[in-house]
Amino acid sequence: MLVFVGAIILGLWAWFAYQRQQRAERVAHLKGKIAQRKNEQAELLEWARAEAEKIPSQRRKEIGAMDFNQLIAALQSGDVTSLEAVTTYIGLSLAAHEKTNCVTMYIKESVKHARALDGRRKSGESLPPLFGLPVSIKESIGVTGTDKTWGYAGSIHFPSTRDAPTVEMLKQLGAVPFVKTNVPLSLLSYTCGNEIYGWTENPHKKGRTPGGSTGGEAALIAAGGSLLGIGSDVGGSIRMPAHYAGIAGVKPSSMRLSLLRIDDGYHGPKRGGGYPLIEANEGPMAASMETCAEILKQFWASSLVSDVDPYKPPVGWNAAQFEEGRKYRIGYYTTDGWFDPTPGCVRVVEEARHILQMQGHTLVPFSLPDVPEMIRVYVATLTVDGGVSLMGSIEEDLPPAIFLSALRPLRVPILVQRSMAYVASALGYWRVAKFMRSMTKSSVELRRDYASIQLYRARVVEEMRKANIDMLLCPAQVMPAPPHEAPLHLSAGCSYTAIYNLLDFGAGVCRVGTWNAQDEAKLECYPTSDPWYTMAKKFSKDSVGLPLGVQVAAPPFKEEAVMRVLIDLERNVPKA
Ligand SMILES: CCCCCCCC/C=C\CCCCCCCC(=O)NCC(=O)O
Repeated sequence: MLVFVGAIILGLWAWFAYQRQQRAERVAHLKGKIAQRKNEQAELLEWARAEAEKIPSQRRKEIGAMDFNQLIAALQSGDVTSLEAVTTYIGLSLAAHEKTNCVTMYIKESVKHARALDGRRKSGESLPPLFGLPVSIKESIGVTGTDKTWGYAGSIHFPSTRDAPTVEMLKQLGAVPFVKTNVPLSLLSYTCGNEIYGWTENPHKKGRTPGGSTGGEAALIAAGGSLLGIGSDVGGSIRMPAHYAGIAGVKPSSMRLSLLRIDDGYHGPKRGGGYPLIEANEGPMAASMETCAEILKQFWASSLVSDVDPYKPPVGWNAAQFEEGRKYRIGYYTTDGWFDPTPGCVRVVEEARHILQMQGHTLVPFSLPDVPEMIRVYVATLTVDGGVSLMGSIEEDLPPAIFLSALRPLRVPILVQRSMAYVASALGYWRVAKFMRSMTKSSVELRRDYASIQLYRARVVEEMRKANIDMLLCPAQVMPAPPHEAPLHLSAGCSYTAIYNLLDFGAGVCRVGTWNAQDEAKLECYPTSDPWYTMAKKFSKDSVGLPLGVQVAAPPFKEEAVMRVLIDLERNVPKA
């Protein structure tokens, strides 16, 4: 018996020693890949600096001073060549990167691409509508020849062999992808950092996140390094960064714009997406909602979307919905009953309501039903397998320590989490308890939750129809741009955007104002009834001057109406 026990102990010791050895070798391998990538990035930054200097700085200043419409017109007329535009934005993005650490890699091919476009002009060809426009792309989106690591060191040096559908469409429209931008590890967070490329700063305040997961894009655009970016969104990754960085962003419903996760890199089914029913999809980000609308108008002006992704219905641009002067009935709310926003985030919704009423729209109070339960369902169906794949992908890589601590609760056995939920409830932490009941432990539960999403979608659109409401106005987030670590403690703070991923509504965010001294003072009365509110209060302090956005959302195929309302709003708010 003793020999048997000894053999077991020895076997276990050998197994753990082997595991430790394997992990040490993997860590060394990943650290080597990161070091190699950092060198490659440094070389590309030097390349960018040299490229930018090929255009006289005065000429770059002239081109950089043009807004989106002016640059498009100058490119069409030939006053600006594609090469000049791309080179100018290589320079401007470099300056933005030095301020915010927002760029992951430059796309060297963009210079050759711009030259080829200029050659087409000389040949007298007719020019596509976005001829020569430099565009920035979120790192996780496929651009031929570039990595899409999602912040995973294990995914370095698996370059895409083809463009993602939205990139393909941009190129067909004449645009030139020239740079890729930073993301948080795994994309499932609204901060913006990883061990490969580091942490991206909010250009409005160092030490604050630009949001995520399309945070690099938001920082780059807000810092003037790009006129147009493409991001992706499954819980608010276009809209929360737009709010934090004071820019505009649109997440169309998943049926209008593609996100064929092309698994030609490391990811494959192991990592890429896999959130059925709650589809991630791509969308535009820019300094203004008008630019976002112009891009989607070009995407939807023909059958381009369904040509590049047959799974998308051929739904064209709806000019009537977008018509200037069109008035809508808009439901509004300032709390979703799950996470009360901090004062400034409430105030800008009230201000937006007033502005839109002055514009002739009808604003009526509206409450989204049952948000707390639907956020539990959202988390359950987003993580799908109880968080096993998410945890496995992160733990086998080289995550920043704070990501591991954020994931630690998911390591607790689900039955233990659910038992602890009773304790959390008894302490009055009903929201924490709800989260503790979110991880799925079986396909039986998952089916039930998928069914509840379908029933919820029908219920919400029915209630909107009964109230004769076209769309909804609400906060974009619960706080202004917080410190980098905040989102990893407050995943629950994504409820204002995530609910519209669950509903698969089209939704957009534009900047309405900034956090002011009154908001700071009112923060004293913000609740501290559970750890999440206490943290949201702490993370929102000292935010005077930070941008604040609002969100507008509507059922699928009404994205044009959403953008019309957001443009009516954007045109009537005080400029930053
Ligand atoms: C990575 C560690 C975080 C812990 C995750 C806990 C379980 C996740 C539950 C809710 C988090 C939802 C956050 C959503 C943020 C935005 C995600 C997004 O839109 N990503 C874009 C994309 O995937 O393309």
